[in-house]
Amino acid sequence: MTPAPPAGAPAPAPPPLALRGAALAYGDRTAWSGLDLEVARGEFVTVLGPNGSGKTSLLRAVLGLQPLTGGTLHVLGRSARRGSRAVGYVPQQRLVDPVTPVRARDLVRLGIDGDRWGLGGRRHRARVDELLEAVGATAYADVPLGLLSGGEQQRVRIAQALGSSPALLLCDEPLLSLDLARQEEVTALIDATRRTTGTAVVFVTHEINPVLPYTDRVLYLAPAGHAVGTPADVLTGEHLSRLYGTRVDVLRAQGRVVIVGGDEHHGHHLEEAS
Ligand SMILES: Nc1ncnc2c1ncn2[C@@H]1O[C@H](COP(=O)(O)OP(=O)(O)OP(=O)(O)O)[C@@H](O)[C@H]1O
Repeated sequence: MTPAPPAGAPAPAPPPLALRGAALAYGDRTAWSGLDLEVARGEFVTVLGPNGSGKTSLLRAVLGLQPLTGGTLHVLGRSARRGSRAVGYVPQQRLVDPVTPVRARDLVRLGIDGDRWGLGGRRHRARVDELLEAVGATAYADVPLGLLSGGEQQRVRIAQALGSSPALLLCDEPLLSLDLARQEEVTALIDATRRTTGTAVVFVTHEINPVLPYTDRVLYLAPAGHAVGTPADVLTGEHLSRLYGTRVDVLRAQGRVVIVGGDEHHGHHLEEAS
């Protein structure tokens, strides 16, 4: 048990994210239940699991878009609510229509202004420039988004998500359709951000390897339950076999993890041995 703080000491700040006994079901189909997870300031938590295990549902719950069916969920000590400035969100990689006139800097300004479109001023412009520079997007700040490459667009989305200086950054498979070099750039950027700003990161992915070097803890959602712990603790054959209810092997080679089995029963392989 944590000792009580001395009398008169300021109360410790509430964690960026706390789930206790959390459950989410759609009708009689339970995505997950009994979920306890507290994410600390600056922590990088990677969420893994096969298709349909409830990863996106978890992010939607944190964004206040999906009510829990049990337990509690708090962001900085407050109930999750839509449009919270404390939560930044990087969606799945989607290419923008090439004819869109929206420039990179317009999207980033939207991240700062929220829905107060168009409020400008010198301070805002300086902040937009600072964010674009932080993600290395200054060179294409005035280029329409649709003309940027997938990796460039994803950098701009990260700058947008960081616009409100969120305590918590949610990333939903932001690496999809990026090549290896761009995947590394994007993950290193998110890692650098959490180290400098203390933003906590919850990162949903099907591919553990690009984020393995940065991951403090893994939340593994699976058909027969879930597990939370360090990658070394959770990513073992014994542990995952229990979570899948079938034999799963975890192979480690050249710093990479390859998970074999489990998902064949759910339509695809977790990781292709490449
Ligand atoms: N609004 C909804 N109504 C009913 N069922 C839903 C709804 N949203 C999600 N589900 C179901 O809940 C389960 C979890 O879905 P979710 O999208 O959270 O999984 P996921 O782990 O993100 O999957 P993927 O890896 O395929 O993106 C799935 O079986 C899905 O069909």
